[in-house]
Amino acid sequence: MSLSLRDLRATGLLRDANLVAGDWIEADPNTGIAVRNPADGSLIGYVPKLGRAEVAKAVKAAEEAQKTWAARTAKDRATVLRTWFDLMMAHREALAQILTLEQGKPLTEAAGEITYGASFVEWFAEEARRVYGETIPGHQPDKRILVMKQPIGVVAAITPWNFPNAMITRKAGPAFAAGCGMVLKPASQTPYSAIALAVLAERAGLPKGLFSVITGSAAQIGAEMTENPVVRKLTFTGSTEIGAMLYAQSASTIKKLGLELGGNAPFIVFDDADLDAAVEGAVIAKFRNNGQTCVCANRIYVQDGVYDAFAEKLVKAVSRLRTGNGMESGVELGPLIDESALEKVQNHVTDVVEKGGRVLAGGKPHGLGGTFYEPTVLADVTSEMAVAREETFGPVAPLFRFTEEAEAIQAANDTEFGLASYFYAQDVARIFRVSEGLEYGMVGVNTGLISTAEAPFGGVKMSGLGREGSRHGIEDFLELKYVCLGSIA
Ligand SMILES: NC(=O)C1=CN([C@@H]2O[C@H](COP(=O)(O)OP(=O)(O)OC[C@H]3O[C@@H](n4cnc5c(N)ncnc54)[C@H](OP(=O)(O)O)[C@@H]3O)[C@@H](O)[C@H]2O)C=CC1
Ligand SMILES: O=C(O)CCCC(=O)O
Repeated sequence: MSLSLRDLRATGLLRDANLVAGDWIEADPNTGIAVRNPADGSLIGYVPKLGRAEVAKAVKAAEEAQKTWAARTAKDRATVLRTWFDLMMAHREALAQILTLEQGKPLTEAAGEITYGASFVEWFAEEARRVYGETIPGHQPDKRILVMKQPIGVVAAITPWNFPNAMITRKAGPAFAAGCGMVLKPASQTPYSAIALAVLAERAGLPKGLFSVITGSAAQIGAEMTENPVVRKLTFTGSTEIGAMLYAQSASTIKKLGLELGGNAPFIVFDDADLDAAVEGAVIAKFRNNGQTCVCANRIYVQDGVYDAFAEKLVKAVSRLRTGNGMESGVELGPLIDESALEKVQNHVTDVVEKGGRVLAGGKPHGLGGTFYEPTVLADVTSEMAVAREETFGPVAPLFRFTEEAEAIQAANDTEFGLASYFYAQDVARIFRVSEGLEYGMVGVNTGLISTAEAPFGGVKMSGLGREGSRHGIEDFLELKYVCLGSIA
């Protein structure tokens, strides 16, 4: 049953406030940031518009709180994180509703994101106790070498609107597990999910000041986060453009960077693929979150012999997808996040049509109006078209044709990005050849869904630095310290 805004506020999870250095700062509607539901433009509320001073205060508080947090046993930290996870799961429905209201994705998909987001907290609560050091044989008879792993310190995080919950927990989970403090700036379009996480973190017993959530001017907050020397790591998910800018801004303080940036994922269907499975995978990889995911298939390459059959099956599957307000049951695709996202999708489709491509399904704004767009399949798409180079971030599946395996690999790699890639094939030798040939951080073979807390998520080239999730995901929040013990004879 869906709750009204009033009911959601009564749970304490929907709060028009920021948690800064352990204190809540309420929004002033006259100066705050208005947050609207992308499905109908209605006002959800206002969040504070804070800036450098509050970030500096939060960093100082995190620095203090982090010292005692890091001194606690790993098991103790894990217990607090486990409680945070339990609370997220207990409030899954309300969290999902808040997420759908501000982001637009269908409620079932939002509930899936809450489970996915919580799984990072659960996973890293478990990993906290497995941060092992090393002993290394000494280089002289009386020497012993120890390697300790210690928390990096205060971490700043900047997160996007497309996964307002999971992109936070994928960073905060390992940070807190490692013994770090965190100051978070969520996307201005989806701050309420982040604020709800702060409410639950406080209830779970995360120490005062360890976690701050600050909304406001992105430029001001970003400037303090990158220039403040106490912040030792910046972790960002978002566009390559802003990621590159933050990378440059962080140079003066030599921070460690974690960057999850844009993608341009190829999805290749070879002629030995199980076509029904490939269609199912393509629908998931392309239309998850209405195409607004950095791992969404952006270019679908189909081998000549199966091109028409695949296109026909895909059109059938896509035509069955229901678009609408994510709060309504049965809806599978929500609105696009805003007008500029709609404009980008429209421009990509127009560009394909002007350059000789065909619309097999959709191809225009949805009759619902607003930022809704019809799920679209395009044929005869070529490398000269904008969709070949740029991330569409919308419900558009462009089909490219190829004949040889090597040609598909070459085309797939012909991009500055290198995040996710997918292909469908049965031949085992081909599966190895293509997996090895794709210049990507992640490869899905005969699956359109690769994201999980157990696996290292991340990209190469302009798609970013570092890995999130898996046992590797905690390493970037740790520093190695080498201790040389002398006179051990
Ligand atoms: N890799 C991914 O997961 C994502 C990729 N993208 C790609 O980027 C495109 C644009 O999306 P968009 O939302 O504009 O992505 P942005 O990179 O602009 O936003 C991501 C985060 O960065 C913040 N930010 C923006 N400018 C600055 C700044 N100067 N200093 C510090 N932080 C800043 C945003 O804050 P604020 O919200 O306040 O502006 C938000 O929290 C999409 O169409 C898509 O192609 C987008 C989102 C996620
Ligand atoms: O960066 C993104 O777009 C979110 C990735 C979602 C996922 O983990 O699959």
